[in-house]
Formats: sequence, C-alpha cells, structure tokens
Amino acid sequence: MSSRAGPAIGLFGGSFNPAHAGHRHVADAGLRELQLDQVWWLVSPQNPLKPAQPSPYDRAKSIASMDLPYAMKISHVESDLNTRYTIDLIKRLQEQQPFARFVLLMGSDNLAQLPRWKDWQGIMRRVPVAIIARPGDPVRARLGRVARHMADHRIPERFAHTLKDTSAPAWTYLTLPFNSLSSSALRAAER
Ligand SMILES: Nc1ncnc2c1ncn2[C@@H]1O[C@H](COP(=O)(O)OP(=O)(O)OP(=O)(O)O)[C@@H](O)[C@H]1O
Ligand SMILES: O=C(O)c1ccc[n+]([C@@H]2O[C@H](COP(=O)([O-])O)[C@@H](O)[C@H]2O)c1
Repeated sequence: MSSRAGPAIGLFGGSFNPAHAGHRHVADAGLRELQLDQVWWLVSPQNPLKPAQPSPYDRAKSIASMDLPYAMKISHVESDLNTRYTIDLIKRLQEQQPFARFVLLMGSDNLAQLPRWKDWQGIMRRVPVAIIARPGDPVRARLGRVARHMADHRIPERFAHTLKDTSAPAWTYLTLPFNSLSSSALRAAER
C-alpha cells in the first residue's frame, strides 16, 4: 500500500425501496470482513434496469431509520453528480478523491446481472469488488460469466481483508450466513 493511501471506502449502491436488514448485512460485512474505514450507502436516483422508483430522498428515510454506525453514511452523490451508471459514478469519485481506496459492494444477484451494466469490465478494471452471497441463485452468480471471466483475479474469502489494498481487477465472494430479506418481499407484504 502506498504511504499516500487514503481511506478505504465501500461503495454500496442500491435502490433501497425500502432499505432493510439484508442491506445492513452487506454494509456490516464491508466494515467487519473487508475492514473498510467507511461504507457509503449510495441511494441510486434510478437504477437503469428497474422501473421508475420513488424519490431518492424518500427512499433514504428508510436507511436513516436504521441508526447506522458513524463509519456508515447515506450519500446522494449520484443525484448531485447526475450520474445513473455505476461506471460514470466511479470515474467521477476517483477524480474527486484520487487517494481514496474505493471498493464496490453488492449482493450476489447483482453479480449475476453485472454483464448487463454499462461497461462492467471497466468497473472491474477500476475498483476491487466484494460480492455478498444472497439466497436465490448464488451458484449461478458464483459460476456465471463475470466469475469465469475474472477467475484469475479472485481473492479467497479468507483474505477478503486484503481486497481494499489490492489493485483492480480483484474480487472476492463472501459466503456469510444468508440474510433472506428483500425490498420486493417487504413491498409485497405491505400491499
Ligand atoms: N438480503 C441480502 N443479502 C445480500 N445482499 C443484498 C440483500 N438485499 C439486498 N442486497 C444487495 O443490496 C444492494 C441493493 O439492493 P436493492 O436495494 O435492490 O434491494 P433488493 O432487496 O434487492 O430490492 P428488490 O427486491 O426490490 O430488487 C444490491 O447489491 C443487492 O444485491
Ligand atoms: O451501471 C449500470 O449499468 C447499473 C445497472 C443496474 C444497477 N446499477 C447499480 O446497482 C446498484 C444496485 O441497484 P439495485 O436497484 O439492485 O439496488 C445501484 O447502485 C445501481 O445504480 C448500475
């Protein structure tokens, strides 16, 4: 690690419609397993692959109600920068904070979906990525296109704490005990 290395920051993007304990499980893994200094809950203004979402400021209220530790913060930087695609956000953040060590956090459903994201290979070249196992189809995610393509760059789970100091491309897959919550299940229960 360079002596000029800045804080290790987990970028945890989501729709959070609403936020729930499954999200907290991912953010906690960022602090505990990955030993990041901070985790930013990035409220996506509009996931390009999802139907229209309520206002990000309304969705953020459900995050705020969770009483987050000091090392976690809620961020509207995607609204402020007017970015919608993760690659564009990462480029802007890396310009703004060249010494920060950004790590992208996501659940395993998003690993399976990653090939549909704008310039996903560019994302992998720019930031280390941590995948947190999620019930559903984790085997497909683990053995899917991204995992095969990036097999040589995978860090074993027992070395996950080194991910933040590893140059991209690098990724790890955390097989923590599952958390089975989802926003869609919560929305369905409310109807
Ligand atoms: N229970 C969970 N375990 C692991 N990762 C999760 C869990 N719930 C959400 N995530 C991850 O958190 C990020 C944000 O997810 P999102 O806000 O879309 O919630 P969601 O529960 O997946 O929503 P929906 O059910 O509406 O698709 C994604 O990377 C997703 O994979
Ligand atoms: O960049 C993309 O093409 C892209 C496509 C789909 C989702 N994302 C991002 O993935 C993150 C998780 O989204 P979601 O809706 O699954 O919570 C959020 O930060 C989105 O902006 C990004």
